[in-house]
Amino acid sequence: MSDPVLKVGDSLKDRARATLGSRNLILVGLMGAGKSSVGRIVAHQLGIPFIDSDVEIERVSRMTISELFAAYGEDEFRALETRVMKRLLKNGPRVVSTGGGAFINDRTRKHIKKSGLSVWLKADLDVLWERVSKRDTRPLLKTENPKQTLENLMNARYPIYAEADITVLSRDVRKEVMADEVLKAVIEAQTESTVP
Ligand SMILES: Nc1ncnc2c1ncn2[C@@H]1O[C@H](COP(=O)(O)OP(=O)(O)OP(=O)(O)O)[C@@H](O)[C@H]1O
Ligand SMILES: O=C(O)C1=C[C@@H](O)[C@@H](O)[C@H](O)C1
Ligand SMILES: [Mg+2]
Repeated sequence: MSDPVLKVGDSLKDRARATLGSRNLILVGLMGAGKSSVGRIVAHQLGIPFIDSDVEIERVSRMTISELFAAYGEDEFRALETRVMKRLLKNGPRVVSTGGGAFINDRTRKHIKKSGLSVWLKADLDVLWERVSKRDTRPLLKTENPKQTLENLMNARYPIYAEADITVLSRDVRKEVMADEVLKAVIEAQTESTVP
């Protein structure tokens, strides 16, 4: 068989790694979908660097995301996010877990699409709510009815997340199971695109 990605006997991670080549794998989706926790495991499995854009933004600004929103507002945050993402995506392969709004921004989305394979971790409202309601570090959810806000964000954003190359259903299974599903989906996406 000529395609190294499809060699029988290679492990899941070897095949996914071969599929990725020098491209980045970028995880997108709403707050609580598991981008940071699943992305870290996927990167470990693939043996490539992991970067979380929220963490990188906090590192370069020496402020928390909440402080950035409070001091400069969402528009400035998005501009900084675009600059940071553009830099992070320059060198591949990497697994990059994004902040929930990164893929929604037109400029950031263009950089993501150009630099690799995007994976939408899609979750339903109850799964997301169960996870995000445990912490109050997300400025967009500091509203009177945060669950309703989350639902509004789902309605507005899901058509845009759907532009990702791959969609994986995020649900209440172990993070390692989710990571394996991401690897499988990467291989399947490649297989689909090579089948005439
Ligand atoms: N498969 C899972 N099963 C159980 N808990 C999970 C799972 N995936 C993530 N979590 C938990 O849900 C919370 C949110 O996950 P995580 O921070 O990875 O989401 P995120 O998509 O990066 O969110 P944000 O956009 O806010 O950064 C964390 O407490 C994490 O431990
Ligand atoms: O969904 C969003 O717009 C956000 C998600 C978080 O990851 C942070 O990037 C920030 O709180 C904004
Ligand atoms: Mg995260």
